[in-house]
Amino acid sequence: MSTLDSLPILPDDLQGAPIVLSPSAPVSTPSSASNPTPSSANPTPGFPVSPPPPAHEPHDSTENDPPRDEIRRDEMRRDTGENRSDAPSSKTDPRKSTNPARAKALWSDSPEPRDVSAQPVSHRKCDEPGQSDEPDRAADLTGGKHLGVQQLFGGEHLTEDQQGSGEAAQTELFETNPPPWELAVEDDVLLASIVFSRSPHGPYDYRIPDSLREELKPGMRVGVPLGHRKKPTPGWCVAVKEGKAVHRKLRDVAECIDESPLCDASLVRLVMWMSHYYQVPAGQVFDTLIPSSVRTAAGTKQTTYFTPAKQVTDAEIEKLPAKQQAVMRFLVSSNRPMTSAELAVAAKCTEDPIRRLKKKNLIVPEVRREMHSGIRILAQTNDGEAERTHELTEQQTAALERITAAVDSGRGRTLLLHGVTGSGKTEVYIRAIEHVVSQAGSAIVMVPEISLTPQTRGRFESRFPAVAVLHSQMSPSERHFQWQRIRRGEVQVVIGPRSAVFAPLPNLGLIVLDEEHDTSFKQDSQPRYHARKVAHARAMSLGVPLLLGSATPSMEAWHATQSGHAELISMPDRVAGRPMPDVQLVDLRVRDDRAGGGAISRPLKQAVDETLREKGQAILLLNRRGFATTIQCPACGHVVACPDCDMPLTHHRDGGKAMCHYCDYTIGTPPWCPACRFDGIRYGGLGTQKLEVEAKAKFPDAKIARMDGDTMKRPGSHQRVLSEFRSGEIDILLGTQMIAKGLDFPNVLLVGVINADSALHFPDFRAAERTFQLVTQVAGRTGRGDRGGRVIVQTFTPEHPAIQAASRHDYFKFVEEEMVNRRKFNYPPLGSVARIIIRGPVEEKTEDVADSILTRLESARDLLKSEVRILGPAPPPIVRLRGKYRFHLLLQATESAVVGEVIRRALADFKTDPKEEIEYLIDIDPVNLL
Ligand SMILES: Nc1ncnc2c1ncn2[C@@H]1O[C@H](COP(=O)(O)OP(=O)(O)OP(=O)(O)O)[C@@H](O)[C@H]1O
Ligand SMILES: [Zn+2]
Repeated sequence: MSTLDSLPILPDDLQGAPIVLSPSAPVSTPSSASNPTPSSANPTPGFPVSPPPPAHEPHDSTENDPPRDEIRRDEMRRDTGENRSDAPSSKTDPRKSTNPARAKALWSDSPEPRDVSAQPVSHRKCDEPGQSDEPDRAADLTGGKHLGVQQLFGGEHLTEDQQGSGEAAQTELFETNPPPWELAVEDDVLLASIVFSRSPHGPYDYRIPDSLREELKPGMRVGVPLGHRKKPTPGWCVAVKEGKAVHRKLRDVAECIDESPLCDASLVRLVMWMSHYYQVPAGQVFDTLIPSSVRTAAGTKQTTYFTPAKQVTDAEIEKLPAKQQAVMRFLVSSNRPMTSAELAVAAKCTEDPIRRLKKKNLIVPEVRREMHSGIRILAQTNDGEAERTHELTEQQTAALERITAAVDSGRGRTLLLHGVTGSGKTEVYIRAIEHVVSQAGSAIVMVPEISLTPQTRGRFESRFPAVAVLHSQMSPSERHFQWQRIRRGEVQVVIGPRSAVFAPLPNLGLIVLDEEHDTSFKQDSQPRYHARKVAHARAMSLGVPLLLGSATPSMEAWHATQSGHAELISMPDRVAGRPMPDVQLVDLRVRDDRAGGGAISRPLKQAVDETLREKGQAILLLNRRGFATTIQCPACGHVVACPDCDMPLTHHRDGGKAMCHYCDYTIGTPPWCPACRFDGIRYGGLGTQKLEVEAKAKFPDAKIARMDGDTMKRPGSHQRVLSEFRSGEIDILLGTQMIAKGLDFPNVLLVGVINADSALHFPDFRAAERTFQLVTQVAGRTGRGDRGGRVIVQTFTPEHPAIQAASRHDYFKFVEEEMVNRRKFNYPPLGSVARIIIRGPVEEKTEDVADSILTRLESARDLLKSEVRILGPAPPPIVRLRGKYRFHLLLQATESAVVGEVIRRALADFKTDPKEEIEYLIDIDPVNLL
């Protein structure tokens, strides 16, 4: 494999480095072929290859440039003009295999070098602490030869020996021998490299006609001819470059779809990095980055405005019929473009005279796209909490100083704010952002969608005049409207879930990821990106700090602080000298405590009673929605399961439904056993609905509300329940993990965890971490006022280290022990994992495909001489999902670059038979292993 991949992961290789898809690459033409050729097509042997010119893409790096002495231009590849090809034909040079000393993974989560070999990139180091500087590494940075990368990055240069060695893996995409009539010699053409969200994905090169020279920029959508399609196909321009010595006839870009780029240069770079790292076509990444509401210009309409034609004279106007004259005079005197309706009103006429003037070319129409005036922005109210500025505690002050120093340093670096629950992290974020804003900068704050509560919004909205809150319940026009505001630079702070990482803020000065351990930051559909990783890439590329915050940092973030790739800032104490709440473990194996078979143990019942007597409030956590989690026949043992997923159905009391929580398959709950007709079918397992019934029976005088995926479907339901809880109308709030995060209610005197083991026995190496986080987080919801608070944790395994550590609020003990486990198996953050899921309708065929993927992975690994452990293929815990059989493979190595490379190498040209409907998905750094 390429030595490039043995570099320490280089988040900075994005930093300030314009990606220039090499401008003078041999260019392919999608012209007549139905399979167009990629920009990076294997050049026809013998064609001269010129070294790439310097980066020329306009780039706004000046504002964010680190101090001069921190910039170290890694002249790698650029001036040596050496090979940065990843032509499929390339062979691996074993001498270039991984150098483990160098290859020390940063934290598994930090962005790694895009296939730098594939791109002429000017490198700037970001001087993250601990990052080794290896100035003369450039010397041995010869060819990264990555199959598949050419699909992502255009126009690479091949060295002569590569040009000769033609294994041409993707033959059908390459026109190695263009027909002679396609040969044309053109010099000095301007080319656009275009990618597509649908197959074929490109990139392909197109000529930019003179008429579009000024207009067309990277980050814009264009329409281009593709294959034999009649209409222009929309694609994204990823680079504009000068083509010299072009040897093929190119087709022209037909049109620009956007008036101005939807992505600036740095976002285009981010797209290319994501495309490479997550192994997803760049066109699809663009579609993720730019919401569909923006692409379709939701909430806008086209309006035609008229202006007088330049050459009209008074004499001409005088000769016109009276009505037309009136219109003309009005338009001339108004001195601004007007719509036909406005003109008709002003000139007191119908629209007919206006049409006539247009026909005579005396007035000129201009079509503009405008927002509808009446876009409904959800009321920006909070839940009744009055937010005030606090005088910072010592720990907050110290934390803030370090963050503002990082902002002022103008360097890309990662900070982890580890502050216990209730230590006042939000106040620190706000102050840090105030600092950024005072320098005309802006910030992104990402929070798990669920903690995008009115409270969080309120805190930011009361402190900044221009906040954009992004959430999943926005209408398309609202989303589009906010996006435009953000892009115009009218917004200081963007708050939102993971997709907020793409917010097109012009002067981004800080990215905050609150509750950085939260799994919702990983997208579980293509592209399967993690917001932490993408935020890191974006921050490093812009030279701005990334601030991670959590009371229970992920193992990845923690490891980064230990290995010197992130700076640790600690706030070990709660504000106002409040103590951490006492945690009492209730051993559910002790029969006496279980009291009558319900979910609420005797000690918990007592504690709730006391709390209610003291007029305090309680939170009860049960991490399963529904009523009963299994429906089983006691006579024959039959379990009612989803026909498409082979998972047991959950019984929901409302409506008497049995539902699959994996695919939403729903039937009426059968009154008798579908297998043996026995009519005493039993509901087993416990869900939040059942808990609610039990709680209502046990605490008849209390007002109880349930918060889970089922009750929170309607927009605004969150806000309603939370404001009722704040005002004291609700005494007991019970629900799933939704209630475990971020809430800050001083009157919560008790938190009860119904079953702390629920996540513990998942077949997932992160099970203990999840359990620790969940218990610690929910425990942190109490003791946030002057009246203190306590926690009762029910568990069948009170001795489990994760539960023990959580009960003592002992994060350090937990990480220490957990890190030992991870190290034993080389699991993240000590190693890197990728997962490949293969799914299809026929089990054997799916398994066959999985086996052939394994074979390819193994030979890629052997070829690259890399140390990657490959596990599987095996059926994952969910064997069948939505009617598809599933198999998965896990790849493990110390460095993520190596894992990525093996997959890229193995699967670049892998195609499954479309008739068999078998798909495979690549999940880099998977979070979900089900
Ligand atoms: N310096 C301060 N003095 C007094 N109160 C403060 C101070 N800073 C923050 N607070 C208050 O402390 C409470 C907890 O703060 P915040 O919600 O930011 O904690 P947190 O660290 O984010 O906790 P969690 O991780 O549990 O969400 C809030 O009510 C906040 O208004
Ligand atoms: Zn199902």
